Amino acid sequence: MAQFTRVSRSVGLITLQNPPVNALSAVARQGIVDAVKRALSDPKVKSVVICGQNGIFCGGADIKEFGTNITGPPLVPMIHAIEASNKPVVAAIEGSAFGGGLELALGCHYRVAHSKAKLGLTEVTLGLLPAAGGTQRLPRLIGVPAALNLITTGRHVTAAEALQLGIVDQVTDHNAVDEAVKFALSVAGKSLDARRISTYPCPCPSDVDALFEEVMQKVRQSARGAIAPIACVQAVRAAATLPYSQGMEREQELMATLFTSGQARALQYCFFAQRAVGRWSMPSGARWDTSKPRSIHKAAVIGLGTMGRGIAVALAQTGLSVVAVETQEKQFMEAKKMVSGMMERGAKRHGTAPPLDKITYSQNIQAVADVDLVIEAVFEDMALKEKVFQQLSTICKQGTFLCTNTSALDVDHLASQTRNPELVVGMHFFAPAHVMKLLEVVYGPRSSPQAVATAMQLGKKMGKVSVAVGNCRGFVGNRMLKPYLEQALFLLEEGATPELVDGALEEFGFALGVFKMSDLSGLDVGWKVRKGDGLVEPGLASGPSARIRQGRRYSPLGDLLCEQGRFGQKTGQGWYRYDKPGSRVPRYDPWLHSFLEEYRTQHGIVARRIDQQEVLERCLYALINEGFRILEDGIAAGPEDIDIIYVFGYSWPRHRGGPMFYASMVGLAKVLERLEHYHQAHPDVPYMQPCNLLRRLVASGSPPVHKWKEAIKKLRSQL
Ligand SMILES: CC/C=C\C/C=C/C(=O)SCCNC(=O)CCNC(=O)[C@H](O)C(C)(C)COP(=O)(O)OP(=O)(O)OC[C@H]1O[C@@H](n2cnc3c(N)ncnc32)[C@H](O)[C@@H]1OP(=O)(O)O
Repeated sequence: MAQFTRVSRSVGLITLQNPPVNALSAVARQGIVDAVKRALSDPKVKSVVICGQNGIFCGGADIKEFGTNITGPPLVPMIHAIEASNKPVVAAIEGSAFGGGLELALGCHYRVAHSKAKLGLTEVTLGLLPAAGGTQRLPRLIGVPAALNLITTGRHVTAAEALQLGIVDQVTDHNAVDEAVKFALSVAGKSLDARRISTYPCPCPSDVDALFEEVMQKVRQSARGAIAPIACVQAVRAAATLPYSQGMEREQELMATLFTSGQARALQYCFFAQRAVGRWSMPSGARWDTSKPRSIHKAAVIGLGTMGRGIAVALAQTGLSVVAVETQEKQFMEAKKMVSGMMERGAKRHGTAPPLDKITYSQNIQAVADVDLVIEAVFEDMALKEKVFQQLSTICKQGTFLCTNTSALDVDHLASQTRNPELVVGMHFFAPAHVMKLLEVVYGPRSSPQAVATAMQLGKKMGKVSVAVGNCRGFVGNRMLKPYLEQALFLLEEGATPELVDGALEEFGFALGVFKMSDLSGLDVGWKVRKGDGLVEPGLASGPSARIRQGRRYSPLGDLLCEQGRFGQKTGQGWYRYDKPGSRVPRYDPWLHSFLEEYRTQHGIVARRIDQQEVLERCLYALINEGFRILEDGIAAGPEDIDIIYVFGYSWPRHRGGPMFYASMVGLAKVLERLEHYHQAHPDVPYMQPCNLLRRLVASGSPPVHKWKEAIKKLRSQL
C-alpha cells in the first residue's frame, strides 16, 4: 500500500509501504494511484514527494506476481499519470531504486537521491526489459550509449554516478526525504514543460545504424544465448528512432515475448533460489534460523598456493585480520608479492585503499594460535591435510573453527584428526577465490550447527553465495562434474571431436566447453586424482579390457594426453594447441585428431556421426542424474542448492536456471526416457542408469521443481 500525508503545509508525501523492499505489488500500485489522485485533487498540496518506507525507495515490480494472473492497476498508465501531473512530483530515493522502482522515479519530474542509494534498470537480469517506459525514458534522459549500457547489463549505479549521468538532480548525505520535501517546496508552481522526460527528443548519435549494429554484436557475444539483452537493444533502438508513443508500443511488444519465456522463468527462479539457499538446513534438523553463528575477528589461511592466496585476499577485503601461513620459503616469498598485487589491483578497481595491513605472513604454523577460524588450503593430499589438522588441533586456542578448502576429500575424516570434530567444516572456494562467488560449506556428520552457521555467515560477509551441503566425494559440484566429464570422453572415443563437444555446450550457454575448461584448469589435476584412485594404467594397451576399470567403462584418453606432457594451457598443448605455454586461445590441433583416430583403430572402435543433441543429452543428463542421486542421498537439501552451485561455480547458463530447473523444463519423463535409452546402449556406464528418485518423481506425476523438496520428503516417509 501507499500512505498519503501532508507535510510542510503544502507537500503531499506519498510513502510506499510494502515490506521488505516496497515492491510494486497490485495493492501497492493501487495505493500509489489513490494517493496520487488525492494529492492532485487537494488544493492545499502544491507539490508531491514519493518515497519508500524503511530507507528503501522501491525494489521494482513484485516478481512474485509474475507468472500469476496479474490484477490491479498497470504500471505504465500509473507512471504516465504522475508525469502528466501539473504539480511537481519529486522522487526521494533512499536505499535502492531498481527496475520498476527506477521507472517510477523517471516518471517523476525531479529525483533526489541519498549518497548511499543504488539505482538500476535490473529487469534484464530477470529475463525482462524495463517495460514501464524505462527503455524509452532513460535514453531520452542520459543518451543512447549510456542507457544501452545500463539497460542491457542491469548494472547498479551509485548515486554519485547517477548524478554524473543526469539520472538524478541532487544527491544528499542528509535525510533524502527531508531534502526532497525542501526541493518540492522550492519548485512548487514552476513550469513542468521541460521536466517530462517522455516529451524529450532522444539525443541520437549521427550513425544510429552503425552504433546499434556494433552494440548488438557485443551483446549477442556476451549474452550466450540469453534473449532479454537483445530485446533491450531493440527497445532502445525504438526510443532512438521512433516517436515516444510508438516506442512504448514496441517496448510492450518486446516485453510480451519475454514475459512468458522459459528464460524469464529460469532467471526469476534463480533470483529466488539464490535467496533460498541462505535458509539452509541439515539432515539433523539444524537450521539457519535456529543456529547462532559466532563472530570471527581474526582468521588464518594455511598454504599460499593459488587457492590460499585468493582466500587470504577475500578475507582481508572483508576487513578481517588475517594470518597467512606458508612453510615453503620459495612459495612464501612469491605468495607475499602476489597477494599484495592482487589486493592493489582490487583496490584500484573499486577506488579504495588496499587492505595490505590486514594480513600478517608467517612461515610458522604456530602463528595461528590465537585466531578464531582457520582455512586450510594446502595441496590436495590427504596425508598432508591429516597432518595439518592434527597440528591445528593442538596449536589453536579453544573453540577455533577448523575449515578445509578441499574440493573432494572426506571432511569427516579430517574432523576425526582433531580433538573437536564438531568445529570442523569444509569451505570449498572456487578459483580464483577472491573473484568467484560460490562457496560450498560442507558439513560432516559431526559438524556442529554453529560451525556451519559461522562458515555460512563468513561466506556472506566475503560476498559469496554460500550453499551448505553434505559430505561426500566431490560434494555437490565436483561429484556431478564427474559423469559429465566421463561422457565427454566417451563421445570422443565414439567419433566426436573436442570442437564438436565444446561447440554444443557453448551453444547451450556454457562460457567454455568441457575440453576448453579442462585445458584451462590443467589436465594433470584430474590425472593425479585418478592415479590416487588406482585408475591410471600407463601405456596404450589395446583390447576391450584397456577401457574397463573396476568393472565399468573407463576412458584413458585424458591419461594418455598427460603421459605426453599435454597438461592444457600451461604446457601449450592439451585437447587443443596454444601458441605458447600460458596462451589462452585454443586452436585446432591436427596431432590430437590423428591421435584420436589412431586410438579408435587400436581399440577397434568404428567412429560414428555424433550430433549436438546427443552431446547435450549425454553430458547434461548424466550430470542431472547425479544431481537426483545427490538429492536422494540428502547431500543437497533441495534442487535450488544444486542449481545455485552450478550457476555460480560451473558457469551453467543462468538463463537456463541450473541443471535441476533445466530438467524440470525439459520434462522429467523425457529426461528419464533418454537416460533409459542411453543406459541400454551403454550398460557398462552406471552413471546413465536412471536414479530411483527420478523414476519416483516421474511416477508421482513430475511435480514442478519448487515442489520437489516436499515430494522427496513424502517419498522418503513412504520407504
Ligand atoms: C509488469 C512489468 C512491468 C514493468 C517492468 C518492471 C519490472 C521489474 O521491476 S522486475 C523487478 C526489478 N527489481 C529488481 O531486480 C530488484 C530485485 N531485488 C533486489 O535486488 C534486492 O532484493 C534488493 C537490492 C532490493 C534488496 O536486497 P536485500 O536487502 O539484500 O534483500 P533480499 O534481496 O534478500 O530481498 C529481501 C526479500 O525481498 C524479496 N524481494 C526483493 N525484491 C523483490 C521484488 N522486486 N519482488 C518481490 N520480492 C522481492 C526477496 O526475494 C527476499 O525475500 P525472500 O528471502 O523471501 O526470497
